[in-house]
Amino acid sequence: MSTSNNSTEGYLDMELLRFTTAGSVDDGKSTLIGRLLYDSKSIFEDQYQAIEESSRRKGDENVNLALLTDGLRDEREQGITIDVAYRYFATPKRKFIIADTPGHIQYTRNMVTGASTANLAIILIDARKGVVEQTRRHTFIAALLGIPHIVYCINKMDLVDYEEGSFEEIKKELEGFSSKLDVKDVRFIPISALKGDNVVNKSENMPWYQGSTLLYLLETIHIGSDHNHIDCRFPVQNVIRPQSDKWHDYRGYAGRIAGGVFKPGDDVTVLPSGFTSKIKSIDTFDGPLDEAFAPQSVTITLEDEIDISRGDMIVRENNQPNVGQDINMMVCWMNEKKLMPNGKYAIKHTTNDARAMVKEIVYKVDITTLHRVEDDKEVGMNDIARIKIRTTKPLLFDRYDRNRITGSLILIDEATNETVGAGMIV
Ligand SMILES: Nc1nc2c(ncn2[C@@H]2O[C@H](COP(=O)(O)OP(=O)(O)OP(=O)(O)O)[C@@H](O)[C@H]2O)c(=O)[nH]1
Repeated sequence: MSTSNNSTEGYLDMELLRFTTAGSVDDGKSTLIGRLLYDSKSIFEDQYQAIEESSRRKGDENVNLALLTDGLRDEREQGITIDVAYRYFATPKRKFIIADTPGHIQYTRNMVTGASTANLAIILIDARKGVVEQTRRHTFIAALLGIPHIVYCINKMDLVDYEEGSFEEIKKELEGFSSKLDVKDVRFIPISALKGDNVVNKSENMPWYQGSTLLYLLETIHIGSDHNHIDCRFPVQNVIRPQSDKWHDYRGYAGRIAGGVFKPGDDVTVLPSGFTSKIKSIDTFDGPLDEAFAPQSVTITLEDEIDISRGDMIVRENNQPNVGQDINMMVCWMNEKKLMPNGKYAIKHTTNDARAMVKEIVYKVDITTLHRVEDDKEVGMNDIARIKIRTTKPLLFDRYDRNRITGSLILIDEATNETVGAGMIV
C-alpha cells in the first residue's frame, strides 16, 4: 500500500460514490454501465465511434453500449491488477467509481481486497424473468457486507411494454425479501438500459413512474454518514524511520485510517501494549494535516518514543476495540475446497497476520428462505455460514456492522496461499 497519498484524498472521498453492479448473466450490467457513461457524456467521442462501428459490423440495430465495459473486462481477464476492474467517471455533482465484475465474485473480492467501501449496490433484474436466485443471493451478500444502499434496477422494461404491473410485482416481492435483511436503504427504478429509459434521462414511456432516474439518484443519495467517524482506529501498516541525517529523529507510523477523526494534540493509546501518548503530527506526502479521517492514508507521529510495530493499532483511550482470540463471524466461502471443521487457516485482519483454527460451524444460511440450516454443515463454494474461530494471537477488532475494516478478516489456505473465505465479525 502506498503511504504517500496526497492530502486532498479525504476531501475527494467525501464526494466520491463507490458502487457495484450485480445481476445474473445477460441481465444487462454492461449495457447499463455503457448507457450511464454515454448519456452522462463520460466517454470520448472516438470511443463511441469505435463501438458504433463494431456494432454496425455485427449487424446490431442498436449501438452495443456493453462493448464499453466488455473491453474493460477483457483487460482484466488478462490478469492485469484488480484495480482495472474499477471504472471512474464524474458528473458535475459527484465522482464515481464503478466496480463491475461478473457474478458474486465482485462483492467478496471487493471486500477481500480491502475495498469494502462500496456505498451502493445496483442489482439488476430482467423484467421478463423477475426475481431469481441470484437476485436473492446478491441482496443477501450486499446486506451481509453492510453496503448501505441497494438500488434494484428492473431492466428491459421495453420488453414488457413498459407495464407498471410487471415492475410493481417484482418490487413487492423484493420489498418482502429485503425487509428481512438489515439494509438501510432500498430503491426501485424501472429502466431500459438498451433504450435509455430512466438511466440518465427520464422515460417518456413510463409516465406512471414518478421517482428519480438512476443517475439522479447516484448523484444525490446521501452518503455522508456511511463512514464511521466516531471510533478512532488506526491500524499501523509500517513504521517509517528515514535513514537520512536530516530526518534521523523522525519516527512515523503509516497506515490507513479505519475509523474516527484524528488530530494533532489528541491523547491516544497504542494497542496491544496500552502505552499512551499524544499525536505530534499527521503527515502526508503533501504536508501535515490538521485532522484526518477514514479512509485517508497518513503517517502519524507521536510525542513519545514508544515501541510500535506493524499490526498495532492507535486508538483513543475511552473508545477501544475488542481484544480477543475467540471470534464469531459470518463467512462467505470462495473456494472449491470445503471449509474444514477444525481446519487451520492463515488469517489477515487489518494490517495483522495470524493463524486460526475453525472451532465450530454453527449453521449455514439458506439464501432463498434465509433460514438457518443446522443439519447440513458442509460449507462449500459460495456458501455463507456462521462459524467460530480461535486465533493464535489476540486480534483488535470491532463488529462488522460497526466498522467494515476492523470487523472483517480473510481466511487463507496455507498450502495454496489462496483466499478461501471472507469473514464478517458478529
Ligand atoms: N431489449 C433490451 N435488451 C437489453 C437491455 N439491456 C440489455 N439488453 C440486452 O441483453 C443482452 C445482455 O446484456 P449485457 O449488458 O451484455 O448483460 P450483462 O449482464 O453485462 O451480461 P454478462 O456480463 O454476460 O453477465 C444484450 O444483448 C443486450 O443488448 C434492455 O434494457 N432492453
